[in-house]
Amino acid sequence: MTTDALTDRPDAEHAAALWPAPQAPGPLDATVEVPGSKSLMNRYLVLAALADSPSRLRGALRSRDTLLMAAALRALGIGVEDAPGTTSDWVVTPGSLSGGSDVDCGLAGTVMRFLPAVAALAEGPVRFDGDPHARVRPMGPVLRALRALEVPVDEHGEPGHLPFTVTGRGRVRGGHVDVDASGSSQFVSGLLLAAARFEQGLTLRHTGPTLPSLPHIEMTVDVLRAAGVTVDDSRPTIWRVEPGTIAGRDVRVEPDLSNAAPFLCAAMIAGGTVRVPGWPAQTTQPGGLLPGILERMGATTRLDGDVLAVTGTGRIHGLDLDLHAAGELTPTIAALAALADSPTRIRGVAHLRGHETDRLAALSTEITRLGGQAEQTSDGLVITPRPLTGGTVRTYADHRMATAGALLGLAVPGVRVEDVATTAKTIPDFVGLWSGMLG
Ligand SMILES: O=C(O)C1=C[C@@H](OP(=O)(O)O)[C@@H](O)[C@H](O)C1
Ligand SMILES: C=C(OP(=O)(O)O)C(=O)O
Repeated sequence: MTTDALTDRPDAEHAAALWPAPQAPGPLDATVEVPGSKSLMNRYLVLAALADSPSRLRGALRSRDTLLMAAALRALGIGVEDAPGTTSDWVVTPGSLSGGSDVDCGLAGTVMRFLPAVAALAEGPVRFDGDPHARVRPMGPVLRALRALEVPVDEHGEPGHLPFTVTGRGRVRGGHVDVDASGSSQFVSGLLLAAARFEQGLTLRHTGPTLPSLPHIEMTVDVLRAAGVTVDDSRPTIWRVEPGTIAGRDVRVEPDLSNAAPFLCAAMIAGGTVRVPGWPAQTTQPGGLLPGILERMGATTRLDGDVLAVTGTGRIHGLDLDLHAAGELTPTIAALAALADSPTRIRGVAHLRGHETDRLAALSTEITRLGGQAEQTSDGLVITPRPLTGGTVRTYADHRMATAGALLGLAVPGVRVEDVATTAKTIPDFVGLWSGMLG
């Protein structure tokens, strides 16, 4: 498999480029094939690397985050290749994990939070680093947990952040560990994913005041169980993973429902209908909450077989919404809220300050720049709709700021989105899919 330009660090030229976001030509009537879920993909890749036999991932997502995960696993000695004759399926061949390598995390939370525990199982040092924006994302709870499990960790910069080195000894004893995951659910997921390979497994207790993105932890538990691992999640905020083998699997990756969100929301702004095929009947993706949220904001939604259709009128209603379970939907919902007919309050997402950028600050600044009103609260945003005017939407290396800018541009003439290429983090060819939808 070739690692292509998608894994490159963003350069200044990228960052400065401005994309004129197209206005909606009228009501939409489109079907959009949304690529695979980055959250499922990167979990499947990690489990396949730790499994006892090869795995096949069907409908693999080829985006910056998944290519970085593949490259990192290869550096650790794992085979990750296109299946013969296709680029849509990947084959992962597990092997013994070797150290002496560097992991480029890019800006991927799933790479920087999931792989340190895998590196702990390798023989030798593994150095982790990433983009400039990645160096400010919180890592402390993962590093403290590894140290508590007697895995040596050396920090090379600001404590609790990239860059750092994990020195694996080929084995981790495991046992019990306390983790404050109020900053990110990924602190829990990263440890649970590797825990079946620890000699004593792992009992992990979350100690913080809040726990974001519970569906993503349920997704971790779900994929572990599907690979034959015994997990007890019967006590809230305590997880027990029994030691044992992880089975190789043949799986199809669900479409990324959080990346479906901007397309579905486009129908609410432009009017008309947007359909997304492959919508799972049941899912642990937080995007599964979308139909309910969009209905509350004025959409009509219908699931016909596996096709989700969202129909809008151009009229959007504000609402009071706790998004702690689905924080990654915030930029999309905030863009809708800025175009609504009444105010919106988004709560429960203080942890978004540690995402690709401080998303609460970024959304407030950029909506305000276009003439809107969006105030930060301690754990969210209050957005009061006002007539917007065109201008540049800055994206701060954040793919979801770019897709939020595209949504605003549907309704507001003259919106230019900075660095739309940042969408490649989780979705290849966003611009192509967006113009295809607009017809
Ligand atoms: O485990 C995962 O795949 C993710 C968990 C969530 O992280 P946080 O809990 O840090 O919000 C989510 O926002 C992120 O996009 C993906
Ligand atoms: C928070 C996100 O990503 P990451 O996996 O890098 O945390 C996101 O995709 O919205």
